Formats: sequence, C-alpha cells, structure tokens
Amino acid sequence: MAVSTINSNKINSDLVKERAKCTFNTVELTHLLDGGAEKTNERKSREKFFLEDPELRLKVPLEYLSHKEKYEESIRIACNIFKKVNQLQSEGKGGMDNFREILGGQLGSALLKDGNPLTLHYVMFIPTVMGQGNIQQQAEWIQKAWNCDIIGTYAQTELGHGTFIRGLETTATYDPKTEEFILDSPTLTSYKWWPGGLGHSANFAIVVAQLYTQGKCHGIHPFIVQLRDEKSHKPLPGIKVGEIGCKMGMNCTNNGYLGFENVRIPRTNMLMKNNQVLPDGTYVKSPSSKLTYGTMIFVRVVLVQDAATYLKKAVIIATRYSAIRHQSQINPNEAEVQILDFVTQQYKLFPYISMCFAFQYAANWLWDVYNNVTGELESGHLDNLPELHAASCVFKAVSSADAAQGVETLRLACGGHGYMTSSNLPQTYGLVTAMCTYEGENTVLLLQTARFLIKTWQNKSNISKLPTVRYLETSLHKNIPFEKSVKWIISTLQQTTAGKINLANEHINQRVKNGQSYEDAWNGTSIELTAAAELHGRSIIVETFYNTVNNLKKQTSQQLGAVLQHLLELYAVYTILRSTGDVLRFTNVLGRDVDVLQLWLEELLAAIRPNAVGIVDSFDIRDEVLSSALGAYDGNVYERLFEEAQKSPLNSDPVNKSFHMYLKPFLQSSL
Ligand SMILES: CCCCCCCCCCCCCCCCCC(=O)SCCNC(=O)CCNC(=O)[C@H](O)C(C)(C)COP(=O)(O)OP(=O)(O)OC[C@H]1O[C@@H](n2cnc3c(N)ncnc32)[C@H](O)[C@@H]1OP(=O)(O)O
Ligand SMILES: Cc1cc2nc3c(=O)[nH]c(=O)nc-3n(C[C@H](O)[C@H](O)[C@H](O)COP(=O)(O)OP(=O)(O)OC[C@H]3O[C@@H](n4cnc5c(N)ncnc54)[C@H](O)[C@@H]3O)c2cc1C
Repeated sequence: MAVSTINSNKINSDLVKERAKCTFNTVELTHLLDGGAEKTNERKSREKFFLEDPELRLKVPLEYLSHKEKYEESIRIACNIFKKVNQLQSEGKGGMDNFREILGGQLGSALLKDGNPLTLHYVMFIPTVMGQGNIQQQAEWIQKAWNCDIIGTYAQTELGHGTFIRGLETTATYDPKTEEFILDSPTLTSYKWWPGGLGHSANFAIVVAQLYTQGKCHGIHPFIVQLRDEKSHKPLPGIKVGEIGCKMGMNCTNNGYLGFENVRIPRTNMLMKNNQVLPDGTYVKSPSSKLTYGTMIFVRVVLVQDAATYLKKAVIIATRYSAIRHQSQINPNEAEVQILDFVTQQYKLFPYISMCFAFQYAANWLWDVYNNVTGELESGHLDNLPELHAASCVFKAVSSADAAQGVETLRLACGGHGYMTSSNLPQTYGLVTAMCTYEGENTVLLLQTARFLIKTWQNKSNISKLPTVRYLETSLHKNIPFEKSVKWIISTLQQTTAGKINLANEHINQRVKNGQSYEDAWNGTSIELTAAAELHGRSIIVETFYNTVNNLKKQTSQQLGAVLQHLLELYAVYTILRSTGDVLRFTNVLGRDVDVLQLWLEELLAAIRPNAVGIVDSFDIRDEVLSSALGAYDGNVYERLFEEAQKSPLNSDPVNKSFHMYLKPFLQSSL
C-alpha cells in the first residue's frame, strides 16, 4: 500500500484552537476512562504491539478486494493476531483485556475492519466449553482450544429458527449400543445458518441440537462436534458445510451453513456440566433448564461495552470533522462558521458523546453483576439468574439500538463526506447494526425483560431483594415536585416506567377478562411491553451513570468533575425528553416543566461546546483504529479524502479499457 504523504505534525488550526480552549486536562480523563494511568500505559503498549506490526496490515484497502480475497486476507491477519496473543500469554501479559480489545470494536475493528473469522472461537466456543462442560470435558478441550490446536464456532441458529431456540430441528439421538449420539439435519430449515467462522475456518463446533434418548425428546443441548479433518481440513463424512455469502457488513467473518447426515459423535461430546446422559441412555436433568443458555448471557454482557466502543469511534470522527468543517454563516457579513457552532449539529453530536460514558459505566456495572451471579451459580444458587437475564437483555438491546442510531446520525452529521467509505462511518454502521440482531434480536430481548417486569409487578413479595426493580415498590403513586436535577429525572423515569408496566399489566388482564388466552393478551400488549422494558433499561442506565459520576467526582479535579457533571446531566435530560409523551401521561409533570427541560438541554449543549474536541480526544483512540479520513487527530481532512480517492483502482489508468469496448462504439453509433 502507498505510504501516506500527509504531514501529521501539521495540525489543523481549528483543532489547535479547540484543544487550547478546553477547560480540563484530557489526560486525566483518559486515565479515568482506562481505570488509571497504569492501565492507560498497558493499553497503549498493547496497541503499539499490534498496530505497528506490518504483518497485521492489509495489503490493499478491503473495499477493493473480492469476497474471496477479503476472506483470505482476513484469515491471514487473524492468524497473525492470535500468534501475537499467544506470545503475550506466554510472557504473562495476556488476559481478558487482550481478548476484549482484539475481538471487539477497539483494536479488533482496526486490524480487521469487517469482522474476524476467528472471533467465535474465543467469544463463544471456549466460553461454552468452560460454562457448560464438566471437569473432564474442560480438561480435554480447553487447553487444545486455547492453544488453537482446534478452532471452534457456536452453531445454534438454523435457516428456519434463530429466536425460538426451542424450535430448533437438528437432532442428536443417543444410541446406547455404541454410546454415541447421531446428529442429523432432517430438513433444509434445520441446516445451521450464520455461525461465524463456520464457512471455511473452524474445524470444530458447539452444535445446539434436540436431544433424544430412550425415545424421548429432552429439548436443546450443546454438543462438541468435529467438522473437518484436522490435517487436510476437508469436511468429515456426513458434514455439509459452506459459507452463506455476502452480507450488509461483517463480510470477513466467514459465516457458514452446516448440515448433518447421521454423523456419530461419542457420548462424552455432549457438554454435561448441567444435564447428563448416562451410558445406558438415562437422562439426568439439571436444576434449571436455562443454564444451557449461559453463553448467550455472557456475550450479551460483553456486547454493551462493544456498543460503547463503536459509538466512541463515530463521535470522535464526527466531532473532529465538525470542528474543521466551515460551511454557511450564522450572522450575515460574518465568516462561514465551524459547523460545530450550529446548535442542531451539537444536538446530533453531544448527546451521543454523553451516551458513550453512560454505556461504558453501564457495561462496567453489568460485568460486575455478571461475575457475581455466575459465581453464585457455581455454588448452586440460582435466585439472581432471572434478574441478570432481564438486565443483560435490556442493556444489550438498548445499547446496540442507540449505538446504531447514533452511528447513523453521526454519519449524517458529516454530510456527503460521511457517505464515503474512507470516513469509516458506513462500515462502522454495518458492524454496529448487526448487534441489534445477533445474540438475540432486540425486540425479542425487550420482551424477555418485560416478562420479568410483569412477573415482578404481579408478585411484589420478592421485590425488595431485586436491586434493578426495587423502585417499582414505591414509584407508582409518588408525588415528585419538579426540580432541575438528575435525581428528579431518575425518580420521574422510574415513575413513568412503573406507570407503563402497570398499564400494560392492566391491558393484559383486560384482554384475558375479555376471553383471550394469556399468551394472546401478551401478544396484543407487546408494543407497550417492549416500550416499558426499554424505559426500564434507560432509567437504570441513567441511575448507574449518576452513581458512577458521584463516586468519580470524589477523585477527580474540579474541572473534570464539572465536565462529567455536564455529560451526566445531558444524558439524563436527553433521555427524559425522548419520553416526553409518556412522562406527561404517567406523572404529574406539566408542559412548563418540559419547557424548562428543553432549555436545560440547550444550556448543556452550550456548556459542552468548548470541551467537545477535548472530550473526544480523551477517548484516546488512535488514528489506525478510527481509520477515517474525517476523524484523524491532525484534522487534515481534505488531504486525506483526496489521498484515499487516489487508491481507487479506477484511477490507475487515465483511460479505462471500457472506453474502447463500450463507450467509444456507443458514442460513434449515436453520431
Ligand atoms: C474471551 C472473551 C472475549 C471477550 C470479547 C469481547 C468482544 C465482543 C465481540 C463480540 C462479537 C460477537 C460476534 C457475533 C456473535 C453472534 C452469535 C450469535 O448470535 S449466537 C445465537 C444467539 N441466539 C440467540 O440469542 C437466540 C435468542 N433466543 C433466546 O435466547 C431464547 O429462545 C428466548 C429467550 C427468546 C426464548 O427462550 P425460551 O426457552 O422459549 O424461553 P421462554 O420465553 O419460554 O422463557 C422461559 C424462561 O426462561 C428464562 N430465560 C430465557 N433465556 C434465559 C437465559 N439466557 N438465562 C436465564 N433464563 C432465561 C425466561 O426468563 C423465562 O423465565 P420464567 O419467566 O419462566 O421464570
Ligand atoms: C452478523 C450475524 C452473526 C451471527 N452469528 C451467529 C453465530 O455465530 N451463531 C449462531 O448460532 N447464530 C448467529 N447469528 C444468528 C442470530 O443469532 C439470529 O439471527 C438472531 O438470534 C435472530 O434470529 P432470526 O434471524 O431467526 O430472526 P427472527 O426471529 O426470524 O426475527 C425476525 C422478526 O421477527 C420478530 N420476532 C421473532 N420472534 C418474535 C417473538 N417471539 N415476539 C415478537 N417478535 C418476534 C423479530 O422481532 C424480528 O422483527 C448471527 C446473525 C447475524 C446477523
């Protein structure tokens, strides 16, 4: 690839001015976000270790490669990345941070801009063996998987079913004579469809299939299945495997299909930490059938952090671009202004800047809850699993939906240049919008949270033990006098949520009274149910942001504390204004209170304006990770756009051969 001729030491003068007027120390904020100066240094040295390795660079921009070349280039880079990860592990510098960065939106999307064909091995194959395998199975498989002696994926979704996993059709029938399971795909719709890396990368998979033993179906269970020969990589007999083709994004993840024709695997390949099949075929059931769904909870939890990271990238790009871009005047006879000075532009950018903080803090909180509850599960306590499930569903749904909407809004905020792939906003949207579907389609996940909320509402006896819904005990009939504070916003959001849950519950009861089944009544009420769940999620996110900032302010400088307070207030006001209609319906808030909120929002945009570039700089995301002509630290936007255009293969010849083949004869024929 041609070496850039752009002088990165020459910083755009608007950005120089923006950085000079920033009121806080950006390095202090970087350290705070990383969890301390030491963590920042560790992250930076990790980034250097990966980003400065020429073996991990693309030879040609991805968008100019064919589908096949994209895969080949991605698998080359993916293998080199994980060789380096193994090197770090052997030096004792490995760990979760490496995997999170490399597989997620931070480093991962810089090294492999359109997805990684080996992600599922780390994010789902290994965690499923760890979470669902018994001690012997862990001993047998985990080391092999960490060493990459085998590469696995997670094959659950089928052509016919993704959401309703109880309806999966792949069967695993136990044969006690040989102590084997026979895997079969009885229909076309039972073919596995979507698993990442399944197409041509993985040689093993966790396959989720309906378990039959002693003539009875026991529902879906996970099995480890070898798909390809370990030496030749050829599909094993009875395995039909391939890639599913081009997608809106993630075109390097090598998503595949998979069918079985009576493939036999040993009994011990069923993951048996929870449920078991004994050699004679006896089925031994675990205390909860939902423990089989554990890996999905894990991935939903880590996706919240990923949503925050993608959003951070997009806000950095759009904010820096808005600072250097001059267009139109505000006052006649004055110079054209930075587009960042238009309040409508600020409204497109700043709420999403604050959202990055809200989601990061929500992700940290959820990660801690996840670790606590999974610790309890290990010792047989299942009481907090439903609440963790409800929280992980709504956080995943809200964070991915808002991040996707944010990235698209931020792309629009960059006008025509945002539409260029060299802005990296279209590709970022492709990655982030996929999150709304995978690991549980968002509407479906909101309905799972609503199920928990309605159950809690109907049986309040346990409520005080459940931290995320405790507010439902007292919120409904409170009289909360208007106050311009975040505390008031949280209470009002909670009261609105309680009102929505109460009304949805009444509507379900009414429908049942009118003769509908509970399930039909539920379906009839599901628009209100999803809206209630969404608001519940948003109110917990605001509350978590509030608690975090209050704690952090004790340790930050006053200047940084003020910035965090502005961001918190903006996120809170923005969130409540999104639900103005419901707030007016379910609380005693008046129209004039909403006017105050609107003015408060505008004050906050003005307060954040001088610090906007400083705040996004503090995210400290390297240019290679942003990979954007519009978002580079130096702000040399026009030079970069021009340089990127030169990489178009069409520009290699002044006259393209098609001129002689088509255009010239066409021009001559029309003379
Ligand atoms: C090494 C580390 C690296 C870190 C990396 C960081 C970087 C990240 C990068 C990420 C890249 C990701 C790549 C892409 C991955 C995509 C993979 C997939 O999509 S894979 C495919 C993903 N596919 C999907 O996500 C499929 C979505 N579908 C589903 O999950 C389910 O079918 C369902 C939940 C919708 C319904 O299930 P159904 O069985 O019909 O259930 P009912 O409705 O009848 O409810 C019955 C009861 O069960 C309860 N309960 C339910 N779930 C859970 C749970 N998890 N738990 C506990 N409980 C649960 C429920 O509350 C209810 O309780 P109750 O009221 O009775 O007390
Ligand atoms: C990029 C990508 C990567 C993926 N990777 C993997 C992977 O590695 N492994 C794997 O196993 N799978 C993977 N998947 C599959 C993914 O998990 C499923 O696509 C997802 O769970 C949604 O299921 P579905 O496609 O069947 O959608 P559907 O369930 O058919 O959804 C279609 C519509 O129906 C609605 N709907 C469905 N059920 C209900 C309901 N009960 N109530 C109300 N509305 C409903 C949905 O809200 C949606 O609007 C991947 C998908 C994508 C896009």
